[in-house]
Amino acid sequence: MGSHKEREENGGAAAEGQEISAPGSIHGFESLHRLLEANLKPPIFQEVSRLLLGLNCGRPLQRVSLPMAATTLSEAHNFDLQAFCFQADAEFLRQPQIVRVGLIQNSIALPTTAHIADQKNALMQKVKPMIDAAGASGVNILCLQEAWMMPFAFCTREKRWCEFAEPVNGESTQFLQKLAREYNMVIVNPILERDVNHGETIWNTAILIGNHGNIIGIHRKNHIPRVGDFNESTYYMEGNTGHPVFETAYGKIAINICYGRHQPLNWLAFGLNGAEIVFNPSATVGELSEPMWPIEARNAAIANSYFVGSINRVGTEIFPNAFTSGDGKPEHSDFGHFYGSSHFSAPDASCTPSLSRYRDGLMVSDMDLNLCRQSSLIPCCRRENNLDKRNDLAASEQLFCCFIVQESSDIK
Ligand SMILES: NC(=O)NCCC(=O)O
Repeated sequence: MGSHKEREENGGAAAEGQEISAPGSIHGFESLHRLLEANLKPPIFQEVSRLLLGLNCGRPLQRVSLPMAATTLSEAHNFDLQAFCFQADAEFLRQPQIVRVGLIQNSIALPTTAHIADQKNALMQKVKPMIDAAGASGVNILCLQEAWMMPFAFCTREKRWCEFAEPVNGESTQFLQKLAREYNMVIVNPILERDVNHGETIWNTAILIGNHGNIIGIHRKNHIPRVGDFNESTYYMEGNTGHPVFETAYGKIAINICYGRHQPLNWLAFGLNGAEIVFNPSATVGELSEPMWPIEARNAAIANSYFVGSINRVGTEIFPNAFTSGDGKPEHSDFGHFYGSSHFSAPDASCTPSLSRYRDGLMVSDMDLNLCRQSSLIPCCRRENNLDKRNDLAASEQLFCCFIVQESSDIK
């Protein structure tokens, strides 16, 4: 099973350890972690993992096992399933605040030439077993990838892909509301939004669905890429929702959509507004961003004392008409390889290994939210040092307050 074609026939899975020439290949391995594990002697791999993934409460991050209902679904539908547990130290005054969080990554389900209604239906059918596995695993908060209900067609600049846009209470929201109620689960639904009440404006939006199927709120992508084939500014503008943090039944969460991860002030604003978990639903390709992918979210988690869930789609999506992006490159019909690699980062600088670079996947992790405050000593000192370098008075005041609170809790 060496070629790209053979891999496609095998549902996107590579035979581990085999040389392959597919775009985005790392020599047949599904992830860097798995490549290292297969090629390094165990004590060396352990030491390399310590450096790459950090330590949680002084020891390697623990894997947890999931119910058979979940593992059976992952085998039947060929999706990567991994589960971990971020712990925090025991405290005298607070109970642990453990939530189980899930991330779903997927490839498209039908060719981009299929009828739009069929593509959407097939996508819902494709992610359903992963949502069921999350439900069977007791996941409390689940996030899907950016614009999960469509191919990432923004490279083409063709108007017709706007037909995938939906109102906030559209098809995908209704589909997920039912599952949210069934599994008592908060679900983040990132889609291309058509704002039917305001001139049919198109936005890149994450809709937050509560565990009773209620719509808690929305957030619209703050920064739009204008790089490579990411011609997204043809379709929608920078969002108008600021940096909201939503109080859910299981914790305070925010969504920093894709390109927003390159802007440290987005991460900071979500932190100042009280986020305990920030999701980064994305669609990005190897050539442009893969070296940055493991760094940015992890850095944000450390600097802002919260957990981050990073999600990227998988596969190569071929479009019917070749396109260019005004950068002198010859015309082409695909965006390149979306490398998956969804993972969690924690405020104590530890992180999970990544999901597959090729296959659909569900990443699950328990996280004790007490770790946010426990990890915040160092960032607060850093923030205090930065105060006089800032012009942003409001931010400075909040940072100063943060420092004061930390100071007084030290005295206790
Ligand atoms: N969807 C999106 O914003 N992609 C931008 C590419 C990147 O940030 O890596």
